[in-house]
Amino acid sequence: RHNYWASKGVVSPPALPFIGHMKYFVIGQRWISLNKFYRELRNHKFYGLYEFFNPVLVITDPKLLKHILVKDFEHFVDRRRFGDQEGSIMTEMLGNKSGEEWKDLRAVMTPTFSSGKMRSMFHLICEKADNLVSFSLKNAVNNRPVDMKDMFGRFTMDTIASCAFGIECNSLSDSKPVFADKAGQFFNFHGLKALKMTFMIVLPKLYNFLGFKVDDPQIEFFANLSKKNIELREKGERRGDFLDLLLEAKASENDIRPGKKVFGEQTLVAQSVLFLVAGYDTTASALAFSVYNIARHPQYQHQLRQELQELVKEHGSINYQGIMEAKYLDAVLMETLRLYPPATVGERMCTKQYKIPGTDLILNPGNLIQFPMWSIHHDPQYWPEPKEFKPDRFLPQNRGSIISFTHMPFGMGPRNCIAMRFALMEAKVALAQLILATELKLAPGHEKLEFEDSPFLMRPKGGVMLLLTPLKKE
Ligand code: HEM
Repeated sequence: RHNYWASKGVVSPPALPFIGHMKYFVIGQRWISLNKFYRELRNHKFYGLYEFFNPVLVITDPKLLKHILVKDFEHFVDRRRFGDQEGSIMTEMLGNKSGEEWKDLRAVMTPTFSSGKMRSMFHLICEKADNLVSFSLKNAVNNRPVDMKDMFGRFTMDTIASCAFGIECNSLSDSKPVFADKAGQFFNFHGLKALKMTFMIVLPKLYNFLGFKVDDPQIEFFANLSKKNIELREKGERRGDFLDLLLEAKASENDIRPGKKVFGEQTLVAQSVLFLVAGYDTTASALAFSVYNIARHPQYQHQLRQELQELVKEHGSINYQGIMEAKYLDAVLMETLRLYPPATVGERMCTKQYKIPGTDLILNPGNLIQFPMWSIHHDPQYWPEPKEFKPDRFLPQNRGSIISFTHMPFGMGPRNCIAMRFALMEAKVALAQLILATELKLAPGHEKLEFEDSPFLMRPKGGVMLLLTPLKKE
């Protein structure tokens, strides 16, 4: 039954009996295993793989990706659906919705992430970034190495708790708040849990048939917390955060999608939980990778600090406009996300029959498409010296030579990361405050960056250990 691709004339690497190419899903770092195929089949615009007997088409050609992700998006609206269990929080999350339901919810939620709305949340993030700097420096006394992945995890946790749940989590302290503890348990994707999640994603029907629950106990904890805070907001409390904005979205659903009931009983709660699930670890890893790069390259660290000091001189402090104007800060983050995209593989599902342009290959509804972002980001034909950290590639004067659809850390097209603006603002504020306050150096013995084995997210293994030296305020 591994003849599907051969019968369509699509090249496919040898598959193992029964499991197909699943070995690469379960063992090691999936992006490295997938890169082996990418390199071997570099003359092909796409190739076929199998998850057990389920065919997956891997698209590597940027021009073709532009068709699939943008021009012909109507044929590829969905991702694979998992966690689809009646009454579950997971089912109600935007990332898991399909077809018209997804379109309606995305349309109603999109204004929540406008630049105006981001500006209104800026002060909440600045507060958390100040705590990040103080707590990191407190941990760095006596030249003690500090695990910056841990620090950024606490920062993104506090930010999301504040912005999406309306609570003060205070994980940037020596205590271990319940919220942080539950999130820690939820994000522990190792051993049996990783296997269970892979099972849920790859064989969702069997998973449900065997009676496994899709909502972890931690998800239920977050959902209950969110429900309580929504009740308070409905009584009139306001903080200018996502909860307020989602309530506004709910109130205006009829203006944006006339005659449609987009928000059900659990929709709002589910999006708060989704923001935690999608935004906590991705942003913390992106930040940890960024400081690793900056610490490793003192010349770039110096250049970045100079840019930020000039912005402070001009604007009086780190404000929204300054952060948005900081070109070098943006370049550092973009180059980090090229080298280490937290989400390494993207996915779409064919929803309407589609003929791949320039070929006779017909895709049918239900066929899965994947785009190997990590491999494309490391391809020397698009990125000379792909392993090198060179932020200048992303400076305005050099951006023109970047080929479209070869840099996609937030995905692409109408189904890209809805929170990209928020994530970038959050990461930029944290980096800016840190660079202005401390000199960063790699801790001796921690010069090499390693990665956790993972089928899902790219995360630094053993953290990112740095030495922090406080800088005198000018
Ligand atoms: C550096 C941080 C982040 C990275 C690298 C990242 C990356 C991604 C990627 C690659 C996707 C899939 C896009 C596609 O299929 O084309 C995605 C989707 C999504 N992300 Fe993010 N993300 C980040 C932070 C966040 C944050 C902070 C939130 C929430 C506050 C968030 C919420 C979402 C949601 C809701 C979706 C699903 C969108 C949909 O299906 O319509 N992400 N993200």
